[in-house]
Amino acid sequence: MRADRLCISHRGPDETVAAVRDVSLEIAAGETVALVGRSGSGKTSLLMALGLLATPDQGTVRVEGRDTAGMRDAELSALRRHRIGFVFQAFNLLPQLTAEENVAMAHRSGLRGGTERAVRLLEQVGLGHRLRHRPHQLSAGEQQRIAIARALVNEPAVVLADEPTGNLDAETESGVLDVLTRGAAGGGSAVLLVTHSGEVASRADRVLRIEGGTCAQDVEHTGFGKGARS
Ligand SMILES: Nc1ncnc2c1ncn2[C@@H]1O[C@H](COP(=O)(O)OP(=O)(O)OP(=O)(O)O)[C@@H](O)[C@H]1O
Repeated sequence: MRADRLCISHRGPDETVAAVRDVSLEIAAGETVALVGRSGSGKTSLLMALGLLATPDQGTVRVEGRDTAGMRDAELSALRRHRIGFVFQAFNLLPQLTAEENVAMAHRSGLRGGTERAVRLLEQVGLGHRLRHRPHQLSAGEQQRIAIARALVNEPAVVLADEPTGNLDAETESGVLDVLTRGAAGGGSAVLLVTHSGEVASRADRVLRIEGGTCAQDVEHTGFGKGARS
């Protein structure tokens, strides 16, 4: 995925806030990048534009080399559904569906076609024993892991994750990050994950720091994910 010179502003009650200022970034297939920054620095605004959920004021977003600027709504929504995986803080699971159905449903071939892959992913995130549970019968961390499995179900070009392990204990977090980074590396997804955790950031191939809507790349490359890629 690639973004060039993105500018995003929000009209507030008194003034227009420039939330993202001239941000360009590129995330290679199979690469995991951590996006870090203080509250209000522009992370969500950037994620929304990269996920084609908000139109930037300026700049372009390319997914698998395709410029999304001129696309019609139907094309954008198909791209979002099949080529981009989202893990939001509100997990947006369908309450009447089981864990397995929530993941399988998101598969490009639908509920039936997606079941096998859904089960495999749920097993990978440690939920093989909770396939038939509905969201309200699961803990917050378990729901979060369903959302991660769902995000990976189509081997998307891009995974955008907002604090994807925020509800997990250290050991489960580590396992889930493995699934996310190795799954991405194996499936060729570019992963951008927003995190406040230094531990999580250290598992990424690279760290992007956003401050006042402007991005800078950390000089320090962690190298962790690179090993995981092979
Ligand atoms: N709908 C909106 N209307 C007006 N201003 C907004 C709106 N959404 C965000 N902003 C402003 O844009 C800036 C960036 O917000 P954004 O939500 O992208 O930050 P963030 O880094 O995700 O913050 P947090 O970590 O607290 O979620 C902030 O100054 C915020 O007040």
